[in-house]
Amino acid sequence: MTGSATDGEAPAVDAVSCSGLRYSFGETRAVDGLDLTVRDGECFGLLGPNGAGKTTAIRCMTTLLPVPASLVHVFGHDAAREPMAVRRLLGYVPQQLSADAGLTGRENVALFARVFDVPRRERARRVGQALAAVGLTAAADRLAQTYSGGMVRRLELAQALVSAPRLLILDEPTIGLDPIARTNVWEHINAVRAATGMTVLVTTHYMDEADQYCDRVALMHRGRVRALGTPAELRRGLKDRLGTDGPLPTLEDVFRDVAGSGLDDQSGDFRNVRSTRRTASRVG
Ligand SMILES: Nc1ncnc2c1ncn2[C@@H]1O[C@H](COP(=O)(O)OP(=O)(O)OP(=O)(O)O)[C@@H](O)[C@H]1O
Repeated sequence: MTGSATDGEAPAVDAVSCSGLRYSFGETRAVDGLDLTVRDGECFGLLGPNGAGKTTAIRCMTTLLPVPASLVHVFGHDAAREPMAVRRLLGYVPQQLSADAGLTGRENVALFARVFDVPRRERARRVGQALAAVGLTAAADRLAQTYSGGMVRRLELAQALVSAPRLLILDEPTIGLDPIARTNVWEHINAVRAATGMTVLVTTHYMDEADQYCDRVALMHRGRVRALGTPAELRRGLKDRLGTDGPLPTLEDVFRDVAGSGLDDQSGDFRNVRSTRRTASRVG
């Protein structure tokens, strides 16, 4: 864990800190020595090709996958030693569908409020606030099965927000959405950030979103970070390295430069493709 201390001030605690994180599924090393710090209050993008290890890394941070002690900290709490403290601090929107189509929007969010132990007397207010924060007040009492893909994604956002997390982790929050719905999801995320100072960690395959909305990004490839910085720094760095005149390269150019031959048949597998398509089709 790192933090910059100035005279008389307590050192800032990072939202997430991973050092030398490894995780394997049998023979497959999904995360291979990941060093990563997400600062308190920033919007941090974790990018990388299919199979790079992004979801696995996130699942380690959320305590959904077990990790050895001292490798992952969330606001200073060790994910292995203090999993409950870590869980209380974060909201997680996974790639997979987490809303129940047979419940109304309000009932879905209320369910999460109960699971996250929001005090009973505050629940109705907090559920209403979370729905309002994502623009679903008018649709709150309709069944989720009547929602569009963008509304489902915003409902899942409300579910994660109802516990007022200090850290919101979003795994491909806009996958399969049309451009207007994508912008809309981001506007709601940013409004909550502005109001609360919440930290956001997001994975996305949309480089334009990372460029526009993330303060810093890490490009992951084959289980570890290959490039890290603000989108502007990474783009400038590539331009300087290539020594070319002309416009600044895009973040997509940086991505291709880092992943390079990694965007090959080794990258991802049938399981990745299937899960990505499923996610895209259910929100589409
Ligand atoms: N439950 C699992 N069982 C076996 N292998 C897995 C499992 N989950 C992930 N893997 C493997 O671990 C590696 C990293 O996968 P992971 O899902 O973390 O990548 P990712 O960067 O999130 O990919 P995507 O962008 O497609 O979501 C891949 O080779 C994947 O096949």
